[in-house]
Amino acid sequence: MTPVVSAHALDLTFQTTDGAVHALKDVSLDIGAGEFVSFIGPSGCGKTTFLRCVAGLETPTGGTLAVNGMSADAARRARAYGYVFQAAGLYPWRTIGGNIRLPLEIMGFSEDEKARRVRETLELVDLAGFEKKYPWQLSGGMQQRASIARALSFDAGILLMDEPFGALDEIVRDRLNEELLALWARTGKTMLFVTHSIPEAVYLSTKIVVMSPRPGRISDVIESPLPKERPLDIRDSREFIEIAHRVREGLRAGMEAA
Ligand SMILES: Nc1ncnc2c1ncn2[C@@H]1O[C@H](COP(=O)(O)OP(=O)(O)OP(=O)(O)O)[C@@H](O)[C@H]1O
Repeated sequence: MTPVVSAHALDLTFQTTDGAVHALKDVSLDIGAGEFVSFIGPSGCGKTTFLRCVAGLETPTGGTLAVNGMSADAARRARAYGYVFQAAGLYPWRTIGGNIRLPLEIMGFSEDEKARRVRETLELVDLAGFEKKYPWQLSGGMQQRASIARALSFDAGILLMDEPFGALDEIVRDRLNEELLALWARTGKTMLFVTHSIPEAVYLSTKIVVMSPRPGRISDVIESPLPKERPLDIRDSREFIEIAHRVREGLRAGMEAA
């Protein structure tokens, strides 16, 4: 089966006034349909840059990249992905429903279709009944769920998530992690998820990509042996702790090599 994302020897150097920044070096990675892939690594190792390449928002300076079997730019134009950022980024003057409707308006969906999709995605993220509220009337966790609903509303197969829960407290984050796994199981989307948290990466992923900085590259790719069904207390299991340990080792090795 063609991978959803296929990167081969990807390189990206930014030219800045302070000189060249080698943000990605020799990044090769295949991501299959329905995988949940986390990217973890210290600040500046190129996690966001890689996501932006997949999104067709940055142009690599070397290597090849295919998304859904086409160029990242063509995939972007075909609306292959939804993008969720660290800050929920909801428009304060629009209701929650209005925010979710925005991409659907841009894409020219019919009134009925817009209403149906807003209703369905709100249900999917457990926000039914909040359509008419404004972002400020929701907690941080709920705002982030609304932002996920917006990214899901046009039913793209890929969800790119850049530290979506980074700004939330641990209890809220735990709950959203559980909900995200349930949502992933229900929708079968391919997830690319950036995080700084080892437990979050291990809990969520089928594959963990450990990155290291200067230049940004992959130092380890871990295929998770954990079952798809993951109660939160799986974090106390031996397998979980072993994977977390391997991630930590990968991060350390990457820092030492830099
Ligand atoms: N548009 C740009 N122009 C110049 N340099 C850039 C640009 N975007 C990113 N960089 C640099 O590329 C490197 C990788 O940045 P990137 O944001 O991808 O890292 P990151 O791993 O996502 O970091 P963080 O965890 O802090 O978000 C950094 O050194 C950054 O300063």
